[in-house]
Amino acid sequence: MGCELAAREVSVHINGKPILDHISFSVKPGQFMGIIGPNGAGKTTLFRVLLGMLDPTRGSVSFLNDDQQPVKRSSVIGYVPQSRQIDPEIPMTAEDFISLGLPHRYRFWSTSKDRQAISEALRLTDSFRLANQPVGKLSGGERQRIYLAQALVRQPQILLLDEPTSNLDPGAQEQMASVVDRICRERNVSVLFISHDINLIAKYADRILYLTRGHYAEGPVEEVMRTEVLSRLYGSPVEVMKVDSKLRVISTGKNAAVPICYHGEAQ
Ligand SMILES: Nc1ncnc2c1ncn2[C@@H]1O[C@H](COP(=O)(O)OP(=O)(O)OP(=O)(O)O)[C@@H](O)[C@H]1O
Repeated sequence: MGCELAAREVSVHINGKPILDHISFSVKPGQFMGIIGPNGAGKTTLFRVLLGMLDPTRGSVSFLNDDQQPVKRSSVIGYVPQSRQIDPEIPMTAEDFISLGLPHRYRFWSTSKDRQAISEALRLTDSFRLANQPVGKLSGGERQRIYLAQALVRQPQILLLDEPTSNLDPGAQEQMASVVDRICRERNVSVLFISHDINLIAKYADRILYLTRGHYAEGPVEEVMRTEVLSRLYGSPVEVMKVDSKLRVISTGKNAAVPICYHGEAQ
């Protein structure tokens, strides 16, 4: 069982300004789509459309089951928002925090199904040892795994993650991405993962959606991450290079001094 997400010709204008321009792509069950692009490219805006928080100016988004029949968005999506702090003094364990993701309150009428869902979310995120710890005292990487677990208790078939690795050290970034990758493959979940780190994305994603100024390129990593494709997308000369087996995208035009995306290391 899985769910396909299909976006067709999605455009968004905010205050008359085009933010997304005729974007079409699909993510099939068990596929990992990396979404990348510079600040202000429209990545979060795209997520707001997919989540139903923002109506596209044009185009549509559909969620299709294995028989290609439309299903209700709210029954299939899990969402991990951009990293947020949690009050260090909040009197709540990580497990309580995860239970907030259930469709109803957990404490007073928890069923064995609820407990099973929480236990499975803890397992999938390698978080059993965190379950009874105060959630506000967790490290950034541990907190992100608990946010992911909270999204997983509803057993989503589509998982949207908005920069889940920002502010994490390279080891924690790698761990987060590999946990998401395992969920994607093991549970046949369709994953959309926003990141600024092209090399993290290149390692795990089957496909990339590269956004800039509302325009996009979409396809397998090796097809999108090419000099001709990105130069066309940016509308100026850009070079895609591999240095020590790491991808780097360098602007070689007039704005050569401006970094155009991150590579998992200081610019
Ligand atoms: N509610 C809004 N009102 C006005 N402008 C908006 C609104 N939401 C988004 N925008 C504009 O849309 C553009 C895209 O923003 P968005 O947050 O989607 O970019 P992003 O790719 O997620 O950026 P970042 O990598 O910095 O998170 C930006 O120029 C932003 O200022």
